[in-house]
Amino acid sequence: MEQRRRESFRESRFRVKNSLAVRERRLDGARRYTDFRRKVKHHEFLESLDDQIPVIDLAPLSTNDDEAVRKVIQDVGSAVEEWGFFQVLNHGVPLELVDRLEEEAVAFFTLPLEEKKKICRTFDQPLGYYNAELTKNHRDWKEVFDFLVRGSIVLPDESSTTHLPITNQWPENPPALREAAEAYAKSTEQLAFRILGLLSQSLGLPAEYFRKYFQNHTSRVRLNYYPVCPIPDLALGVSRHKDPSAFTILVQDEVGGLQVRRRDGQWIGVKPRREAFVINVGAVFQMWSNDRFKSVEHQVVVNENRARLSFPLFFSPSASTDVKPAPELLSESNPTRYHPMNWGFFMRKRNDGNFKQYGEDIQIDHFAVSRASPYKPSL
Ligand SMILES: O=C(O)CCC(=O)C(=O)O
Ligand SMILES: [Fe+2]
Repeated sequence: MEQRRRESFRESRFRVKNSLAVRERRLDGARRYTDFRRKVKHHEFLESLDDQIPVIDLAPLSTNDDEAVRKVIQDVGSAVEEWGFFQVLNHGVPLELVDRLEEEAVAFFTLPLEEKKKICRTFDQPLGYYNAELTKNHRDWKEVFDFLVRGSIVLPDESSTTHLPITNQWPENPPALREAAEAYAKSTEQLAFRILGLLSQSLGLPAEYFRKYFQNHTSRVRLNYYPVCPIPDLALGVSRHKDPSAFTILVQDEVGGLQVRRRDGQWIGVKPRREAFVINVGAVFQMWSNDRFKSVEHQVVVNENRARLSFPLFFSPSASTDVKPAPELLSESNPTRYHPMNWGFFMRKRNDGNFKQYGEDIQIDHFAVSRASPYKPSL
């Protein structure tokens, strides 16, 4: 009962605030959105919803049932090999933390634009608010707020001669956003370490194998807000992309919009489940696993009726990590497919690329052994 009351409160607050923001957004959006290629409609998203994407119950991990734990590890491995994506239940992150952060996120994103822009990200300060992100050179129909799980990190350049220290910036309004966001990050960080163990074990490696790379991890939480879109068949919330993290853990509200590219090229909708987290493997695990785990393309569909929220945590190693396939997984018949890639440098290039036109973003493909001409960085 209490739960239902909270939900309807959240819903109505969301709707009222939304309708106020919609007029401003429509005008602003129509003026600045110039990418007029056909996109996916929300009803097409709903039709693409599919229960094939595995949903894995993590409850057995809190028992002594070795058989059931082995089954979880096996299911995780098969899900990643087949889809690159899966959802988890009984993940240990209290739903109240998600509810609280959603309330604060709605309160923040429905503030006037000038207010939000007070903590707008810049070249030197790439954390905070942003509303003009490009994914693969296409403008996304979204607003974001980014913060680091560990508060601040330093990004090196390719030869570690210049260092860019970056730190979280928090808005004055709403005053409780910071506390809600940090509590959420702390709890999802614990889940991330458990998932890290499961992914390692599903590759046949010890649970602790990759842990040393996360001592000073550079993970970032993103609050994604997808405003109501007056022309949803002309826009995407996020254009098709692969995540550059080790893996991403994401919670979403009940609106839905995330689509995953199946092996046969079809876009499949991920069913929103309030009580679940969506996990997907990113570029770093693809390299560590020597392509056994692939980072899979995904995109976000928007709609004209309801704004949507999602909160991904991009779980990423320490800046000093040289990412390369785990030697234990290599053999004569499975030689390494990648040259080592320094993670801090990769992040720095991605960050710089967000502000300057370098053309193509840095990708792990640039480090592929099979590449005819090796990657030449140009900072
Ligand atoms: O909103 C979503 O469901 C996915 C967002 C996403 O893919 C991203 O932020 O990288
Ligand atoms: Fe993504």
